[in-house]
Amino acid sequence: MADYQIINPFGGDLIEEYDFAGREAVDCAIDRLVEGRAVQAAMPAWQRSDILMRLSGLLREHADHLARLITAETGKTISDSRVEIERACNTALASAMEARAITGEALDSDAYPPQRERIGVVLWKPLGTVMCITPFNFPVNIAVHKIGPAFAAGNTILFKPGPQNKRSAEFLVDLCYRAGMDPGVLQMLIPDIPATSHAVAHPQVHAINFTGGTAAANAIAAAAGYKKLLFELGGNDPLIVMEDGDLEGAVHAAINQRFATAGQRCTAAKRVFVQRGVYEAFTARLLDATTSLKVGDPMDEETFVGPLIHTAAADEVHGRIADAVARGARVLSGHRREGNILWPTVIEDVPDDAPLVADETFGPVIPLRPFDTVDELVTLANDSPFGLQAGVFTRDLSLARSLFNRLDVGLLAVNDGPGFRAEHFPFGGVKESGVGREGVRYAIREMSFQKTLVI
Ligand SMILES: NC(=O)C1=CN([C@@H]2O[C@H](COP(=O)(O)OP(=O)(O)OC[C@H]3O[C@@H](n4cnc5c(N)ncnc54)[C@H](O)[C@@H]3O)[C@@H](O)[C@H]2O)C=CC1
Ligand SMILES: O=C(O)CS(=O)(=O)O
Repeated sequence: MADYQIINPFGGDLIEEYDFAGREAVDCAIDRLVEGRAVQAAMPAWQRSDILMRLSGLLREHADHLARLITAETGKTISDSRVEIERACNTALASAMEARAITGEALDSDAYPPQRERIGVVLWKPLGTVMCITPFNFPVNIAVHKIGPAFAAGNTILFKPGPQNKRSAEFLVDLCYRAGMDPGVLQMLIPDIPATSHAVAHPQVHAINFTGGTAAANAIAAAAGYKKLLFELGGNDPLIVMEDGDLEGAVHAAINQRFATAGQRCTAAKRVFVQRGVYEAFTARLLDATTSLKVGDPMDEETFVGPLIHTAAADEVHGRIADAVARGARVLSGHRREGNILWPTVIEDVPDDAPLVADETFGPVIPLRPFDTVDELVTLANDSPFGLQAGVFTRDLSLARSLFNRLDVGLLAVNDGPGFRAEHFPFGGVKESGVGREGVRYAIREMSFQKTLVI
């Protein structure tokens, strides 16, 4: 039996089975990437930019095929997969634009005595070889968020997709080659865990650009030792509805940022805090919107909620809802399962220490939590090991600024949900949500170092 079987999460059919790459394959790929540094060193920025621009065009040209690959391997609805590819086109375009704009700075030494009539010219230079490790949930756009900036910065890239995503990853890499990336500059492998750790620890790998969960991040950090780590990890992101907030907008954000992608986003609205004065009105509107969502076949253009990635994931989320109910919570809608499909669920009275809300729950479930005062809200929202993004619906800008200062997150979206994402905005969290920032310009800097010439 092969090492890994790609199973369609909806139909359960076998898509492909394959053996993981071993240490020898890892060493061979890294040797090619060491040689490929000469290709990058000889390539001017405008050529890298043109290649990334061509990649954006090729992603758009093959959007339908890529979307279908994503849906078949992850169960993400075809409409969500199409949105992902549109975003990936923009991520590649932003990488192309930024590739031409990697500017440094010039410094004059006369800022402090003794004057020395010297000028410092500070430039950004590539780290060398970057290993990019990606999760299952946005297999193309998150990969382009790593490959694009790493390439723009002048690095060579070892790309390690999730084992589920072999086909979409292979197609993406083929588009990168067709756009003009040299195989000595980009190599893709899916090693087993020991061989992955071998790659992470390899002295010719200068940085690990990882998106995924805490457990994997801890293993990578242990194996990597002394090298640059860029970690985009989990979240338990709050969506906050104030009494003066736009309830329709808040419902729209809750639906689209918790039930879309079957809730499998690190920035999903995993906890919904509603000020008591509008709790009933908001809940009524949310339930109306939830019960009208189409659930089922992810290949159906009308489906809004498809299956989770695999049976274990569905077991975990379904089990956490049952646990919350056993602790006294009340299901207002959903809590129904067929195979890997969980119906969108709205639940209230969940104890604050229940795993459903205390841990990151990767599924289509909205736990509602009323609150009275802002101080109570801040305490509740910050009571998490994670700190990725937050969203607040309010018309009070002074309150928004206060929450921006008091919430332990990397981004606060006002009159939007925590799932707000713009490809060129800085992205990343605090606490256990990660280290460093993605977002194209910021990722370029994370995968570069500043080199100073004094003349
Ligand atoms: N902050 C962000 O941008 C995002 C964070 N995530 C987080 O990722 C998790 C869900 O995605 P999954 O793919 O299930 O995450 P995961 O952590 O299981 O896997 C992510 C990647 O790491 C690899 N991996 C797993 N164990 C490893 C190890 N010991 N050493 C090296 N690589 C290893 C996997 O093969 C995969 O390529 C959730 O925790 C979610 O919050 C997911 C998407 C975006
Ligand atoms: O929207 C995205 O960029 C994916 S995630 O929200 O970071 O999981």
